[in-house]
Amino acid sequence: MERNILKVVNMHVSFKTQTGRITAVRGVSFELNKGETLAIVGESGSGKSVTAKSIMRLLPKHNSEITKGDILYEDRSLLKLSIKKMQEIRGSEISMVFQDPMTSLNPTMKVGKQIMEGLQKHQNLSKTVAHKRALEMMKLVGIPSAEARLEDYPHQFSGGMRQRVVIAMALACNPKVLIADEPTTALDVTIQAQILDLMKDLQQKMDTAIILITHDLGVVANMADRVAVMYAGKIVEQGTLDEIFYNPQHPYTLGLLQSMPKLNEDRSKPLLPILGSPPDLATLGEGCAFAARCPHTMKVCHSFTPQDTVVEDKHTVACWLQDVRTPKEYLPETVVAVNSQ
Ligand SMILES: Nc1ncnc2c1ncn2[C@@H]1O[C@H](COP(=O)(O)OP(=O)(O)OP(=O)(O)O)[C@@H](O)[C@H]1O
Repeated sequence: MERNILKVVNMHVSFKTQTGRITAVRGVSFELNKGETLAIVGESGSGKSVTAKSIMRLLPKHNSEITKGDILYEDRSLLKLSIKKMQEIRGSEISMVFQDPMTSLNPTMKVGKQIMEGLQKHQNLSKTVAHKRALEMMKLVGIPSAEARLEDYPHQFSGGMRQRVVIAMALACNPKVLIADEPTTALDVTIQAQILDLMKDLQQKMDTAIILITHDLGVVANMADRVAVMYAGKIVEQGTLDEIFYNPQHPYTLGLLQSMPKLNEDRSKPLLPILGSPPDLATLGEGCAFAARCPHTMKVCHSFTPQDTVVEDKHTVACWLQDVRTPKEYLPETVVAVNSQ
């Protein structure tokens, strides 16, 4: 039985910039179930990190605002919590790991002390018990000579080991939700695989739900149960891993998949990049934001924003091609092929 732990409902996030107001997240909705991994994918600038930071309430105060929608954690609105209450939730119930481990680490403090700090603050543990738990976590994330390394500073660790320390810190209080924003992008491929394996292993041991933000579909294939595809501040398609990989319906999702190298495919076949670039969020009006780059654009796409259509169960897509009035000959071959199977 799926148990929903986090729910983002029709969230809109705006920034005041020098050139005017931009809406970076434009009506995002998704649910996260206990213990599952939801991957949020999309090109740079599509609003993945803003979505994550909104959940953590870590957006810059001076120029950003969640203008609409809600974020429900265990049915409580996070947006209504006081700063103090939110600080209690951050790190203990919902944790975040960033691409650059140094975002989370204090360079002037020994890592052991940093892990212990969270435990003492959130779980009121004594110094001795917190030390024991910090050591346990260092061992759990696979840091050799863990006891001695508790006494080291962040710069004494390699990039991969530093990210392990951050994961130890993020999971020390056994949070129910872990948001990992490009956690392995800065690491080389073998270390990347080790960190992802570690996250999967810890997720099983601790029953953590993970929101994994990435632009790497290979990482998604290895990690995700469900996938949300973001484009220009909106989720344009979401579904299970299989639905997104084997029955993609949005031309943007198709484009992402076609631009990804596949292991079992003829290497001489060229990859197909998505031509053009994402729209300027400052001037985005009505219509589908992908219309200018889409190979299947129809007249309606430029003037009216497509609403979510249910493909099956929880697989949804926001695209005019799904509309019953769209002639079948307009559908991309891949969509037709998959749907007529
Ligand atoms: N602090 C900020 N001030 C102004 N605009 C911002 C700020 N942070 C984000 N934005 C805007 O929000 C958009 C979405 O940014 P976001 O970081 O969420 O993208 P992303 O999908 O995570 O991309 P990346 O993969 O490059 O991290 C950006 O294009 C930018 O216009």
